[in-house]
Amino acid sequence: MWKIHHKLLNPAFSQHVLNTYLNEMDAQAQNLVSQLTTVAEKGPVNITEFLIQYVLRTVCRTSLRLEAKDQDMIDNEYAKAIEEIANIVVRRALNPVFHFSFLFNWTAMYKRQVKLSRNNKKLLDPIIQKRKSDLTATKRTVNNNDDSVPGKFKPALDLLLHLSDEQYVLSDDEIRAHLNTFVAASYDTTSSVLQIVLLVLGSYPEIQERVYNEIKDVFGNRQELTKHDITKLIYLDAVIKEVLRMYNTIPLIARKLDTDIVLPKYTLRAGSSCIMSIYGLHRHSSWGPDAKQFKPERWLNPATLPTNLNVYAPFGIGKRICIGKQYAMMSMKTSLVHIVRKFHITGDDISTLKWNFEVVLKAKTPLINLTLRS
Ligand code: HEM
Repeated sequence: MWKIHHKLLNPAFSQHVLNTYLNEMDAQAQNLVSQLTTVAEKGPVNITEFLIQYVLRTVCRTSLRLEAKDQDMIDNEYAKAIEEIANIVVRRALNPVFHFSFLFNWTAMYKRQVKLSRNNKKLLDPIIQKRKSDLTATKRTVNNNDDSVPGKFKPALDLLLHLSDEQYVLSDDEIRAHLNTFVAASYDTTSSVLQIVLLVLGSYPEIQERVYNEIKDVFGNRQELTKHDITKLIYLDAVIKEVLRMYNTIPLIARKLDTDIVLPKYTLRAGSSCIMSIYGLHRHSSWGPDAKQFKPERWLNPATLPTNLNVYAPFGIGKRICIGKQYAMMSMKTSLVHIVRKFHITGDDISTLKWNFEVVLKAKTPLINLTLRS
C-alpha cells in the first residue's frame, strides 16, 4: 500500500513545489533567528525547543498549508504525542513477547497508545475538514471566475484530499496516518540534524568561518533568499552532507525480505525482517582511511568519494527512500544561512557529547552559546 501512496505523493515534494515554499521557509527562518536572539549573549543554552518549533511551523505552513491562525492546532503537544507513539512502536518491536497482540493489548503501553491516537484524531479531524471546505470554496470561486487560477502546486495535504475526493484512493484514516507520518518523519529528524550542524560549527571554528564567508559572498547585505542562492552554497551543502554521514540521525533502517538474498557466507530468507546499519555503511572502508574523520572537503572533490553511491544513505535507500529529502535539505540550508549570518556559535564539543537513541539519534542535553556577530 505504501508503495502506491509513495508514488502518488511524490509530486507534493518535487523541486518545482519546493521552490514555491522558499518564501515561507525564509520567513520562518527569520522568525527562528528572532527567537534565538532572546537567548543570545546569555551563555550556553539548550535550543532544541526553538529548532523543533521552527521545523513544525515550517511543515504546517508549507506541506499542510495551514494559515497562521490555524497553525497552533498542530503544536508541540501533538508532535510530542506522535513521538511517544513512535517510541511505543519501537519498544514493542524490540520485545518479541509484545508481538502477540493478545499480550500487548493488556499493557499500559497499549492503553497509552490508544489514548494518544484518539487525541490526535480529535486534533487532526478539524484541520482536514477545514482544508476540505477551504478547497471547495476556492474551487467554487475559481469556477465562477477563472479556470486557470487555483495555484500552481498542491501542498501534501491538498494532494491527499484531491486523491481521496477525485480518485477515491485514500480513506480519512489513511489521510490522517499520512499526516502523522509527515509530521513524525520530519520534525524530529530535521531539528536534530540542525542541532548537530550547529554543534559541529561550534566545535570546528575554521569550518564555521568558511561557511560564514560563503554566505557573505553569496548574499552580501541582501536578507531574502532565492532558489539560485541555495544552489550556490556549495560548502554549506558539503558540511550538511558530512554531518548526515558522520552523525546520521537514523542509524538503522528495517526491511522485510520478499525474496531470498544470497550473501557470501549466509542466505537471508524471504519473509524475515532485516535491520540495515546505515551507521556502519557510512564508515565503510570504501570511504578511505579517513572514514571516521569529519571532513566536509571530501564532498567537494567527487574523486575522493566512494564509487558505489549506495554506501551513503542518510535518507534511506531504494523504493522507500525519504520522500522529504530535498525538502529537509532546503529548510536546513535556509535556517542555517540566517543563523550563521547573525550569530557566532560555540558550545559543547561534538566529540565528547553523549547520544540518545530512540527512533532518532539525538545529542543528550546539548548546550550552544550564541553571540551576536557585529
Ligand atoms: C534531515 C531530515 C530527515 C532525515 C535524516 C530523514 C530520514 C529518513 C529515513 C532514513 C527514512 C527511511 C527510509 C528507508 O526506510 O529507506 C525516511 C522516511 C520518510 N521520510 Fe524522512 N527524513 C528527514 C526529513 C523528512 C521530511 C522533512 C519529511 C516530510 C516533510 C520526511 C518524510 C518522510 C516520509 C513520509 C518517510 C516514509 C516513512 C515510511 O516509509 O513510513 N522526512 N526519512
